[in-house]
Amino acid sequence: MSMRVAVLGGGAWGTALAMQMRRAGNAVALWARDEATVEAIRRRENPAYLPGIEVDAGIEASTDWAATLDGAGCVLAVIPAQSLRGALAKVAGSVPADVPMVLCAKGIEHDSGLLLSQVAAEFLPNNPVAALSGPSFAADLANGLPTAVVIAAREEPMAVRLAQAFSTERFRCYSTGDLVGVEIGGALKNVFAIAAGAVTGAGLGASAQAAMVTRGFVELRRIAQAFGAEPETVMGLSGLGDLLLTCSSAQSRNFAYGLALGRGESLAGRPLAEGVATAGIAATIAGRRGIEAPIISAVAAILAGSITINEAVSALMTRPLRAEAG
Ligand SMILES: NC(=O)C1=CN([C@@H]2O[C@H](COP(=O)(O)OP(=O)(O)OC[C@H]3O[C@@H](n4cnc5c(N)ncnc54)[C@H](O)[C@@H]3O)[C@@H](O)[C@H]2O)C=CC1
Ligand SMILES: O=C(CO)COP(=O)(O)O
Repeated sequence: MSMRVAVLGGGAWGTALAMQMRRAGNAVALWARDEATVEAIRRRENPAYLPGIEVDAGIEASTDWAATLDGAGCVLAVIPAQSLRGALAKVAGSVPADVPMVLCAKGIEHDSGLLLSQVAAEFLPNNPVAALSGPSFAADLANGLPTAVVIAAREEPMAVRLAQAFSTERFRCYSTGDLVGVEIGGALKNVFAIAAGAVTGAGLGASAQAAMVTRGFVELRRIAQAFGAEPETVMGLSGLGDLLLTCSSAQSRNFAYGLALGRGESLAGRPLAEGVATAGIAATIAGRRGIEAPIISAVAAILAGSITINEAVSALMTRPLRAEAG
């Protein structure tokens, strides 16, 4: 089944996904807010976000969102989590009725604590909402390296249809009905990737890093469970899978942010690291719901400047001893 796919966002992930949508045989229109990105994509490059990568032919790039959305069979929202609300407020009136909105950003809205599907539902109450997430660096996808993701929609047959429409032999899409589980996995892994980078940057060693990621996964599981997510989702591509990827590679912007933090380097002007905005609100959500999440709280406190990495490590290591399970 091929269709016209509208991609909102001309950054690294929006461009890579637009390329993939073409490779899967779909017609693709991409909206970017700035003319420079549109012109670059027309020249088949995106040096600001995907340097050195040739963009596939046939992507119709424009700064006119109404033209991009006209006749779309589905829309991919690939705008950073904290900017999604502002973008949807502008474009929602042009999104065709009943067309699925596939959320591709990874984060929790900082000011409201809402998942991105809840933000989308405010603007598009009559459009089905889906989420695409999993271990997949934009440059890997754009370079044609094999990647696997999961597509979630409450109406599972919709997720199955989207997975069929987006997949190729180099991009394998699984499907699930567990929208919340997929969203939480994608959002929280960024917080742990910052922590993993900080542990590495501060020279705390590989053992500490493995312990931190494992205990971080426990926190992810607790929060996901409190939101009603299925355990299998947390064990899947958007939970464990993305945690493994981004907690172990400096190619991750969140890991690289943590690395700079741990080394005491300047954090100004760095690329997007979604975990920075998500850490604080995730800590607040955990606190409100009475969920034990000491690593998330430590990351939030370090980012807020209220404790140092060494203080956070001491506090984590001297918590009362407890059974591992639970
Ligand atoms: N880059 C990657 O490897 C992956 C990124 N993601 C997720 O995709 C989302 C987007 O990330 P990237 O594309 O990598 O970021 P990016 O920093 O490369 O690009 C962000 C794009 O969004 C645009 N933008 C920002 N605010 C906007 C607004 N208010 N209205 C319209 N456009 C706006 C920027 O101009 C830019 O084109 C993030 O949530 C990220 O976690 C998910 C998987 C992989
Ligand atoms: O989500 C990603 C890979 O799955 C990209 O991670 P970063 O945003 O940390 O680069």
